[in-house]
Amino acid sequence: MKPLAIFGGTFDPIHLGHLCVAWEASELLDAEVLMMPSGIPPHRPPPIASAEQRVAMLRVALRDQSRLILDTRELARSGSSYTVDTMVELRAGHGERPLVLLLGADAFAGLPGWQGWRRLFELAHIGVLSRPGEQALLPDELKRETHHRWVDAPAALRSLPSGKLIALSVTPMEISATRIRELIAAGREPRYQLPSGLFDDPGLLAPYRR
Ligand SMILES: Nc1ncnc2c1ncn2[C@@H]1O[C@H](COP(=O)(O)OP(=O)(O)OP(=O)(O)O)[C@@H](O)[C@H]1O
Ligand SMILES: O=C(O)c1ccc[n+]([C@@H]2O[C@H](COP(=O)([O-])O)[C@@H](O)[C@H]2O)c1
Repeated sequence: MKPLAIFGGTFDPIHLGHLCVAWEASELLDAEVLMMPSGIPPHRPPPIASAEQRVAMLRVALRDQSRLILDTRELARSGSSYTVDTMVELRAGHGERPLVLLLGADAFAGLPGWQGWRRLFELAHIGVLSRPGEQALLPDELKRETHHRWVDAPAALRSLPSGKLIALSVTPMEISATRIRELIAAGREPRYQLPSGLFDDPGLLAPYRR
């Protein structure tokens, strides 16, 4: 069965790194990807842009294609946007369909700090997207939980709803939202790190200007 992939993020703002790796994951897995902005992201300061502003940027970024789909369910929930709650909800709505939670390599290394992280493997597969930068060492408890789960080929995810782990080798994109926010606050215009449509409406990047 064709999997459904989920790519969550603060998306403060959505950038070409997110879009490029989500698109390539969609091709590698032959799956649509739900692009899911978190309402109140756990374990980090609140986003600079409001939920409405981040959604407005995502809508512009996701125009003209149909494989990456905006999903705003986490914005409708109160409290921290725990991924495990989202995956329980998605699992309930998708029967035995394979679900693949996409995480950048940095996010994957931090998985043991997440709410109910071991349960995620009962609910979905995990696809780890390569990301340039210093490679964080995987904590021992993550290695213990995952060493038997790795598979090499996307086809191996199709016959099971959850429980496997795959490394998705995507084009290295050395772009981060933190750096983009810094550049905009310094009066710069990081054109080729962001979807060009974000520059068409001066209001979209206004939250980051000083
Ligand atoms: N350039 C990239 N390559 C691969 N994965 C990425 C890249 N940028 C972000 N990600 C992944 O996208 C998800 C959402 O990331 P997030 O919205 O926090 O972006 P970010 O650029 O890391 O932002 P910030 O700098 O604000 O932390 C995470 O799983 C993260 O690892
Ligand atoms: O569920 C958790 O405990 C949890 C802890 C940290 C991050 N997440 C999710 O991981 C995704 C990427 O997070 P971030 O902070 O890198 O944007 C986003 O969807 C967050 O909601 C989830």
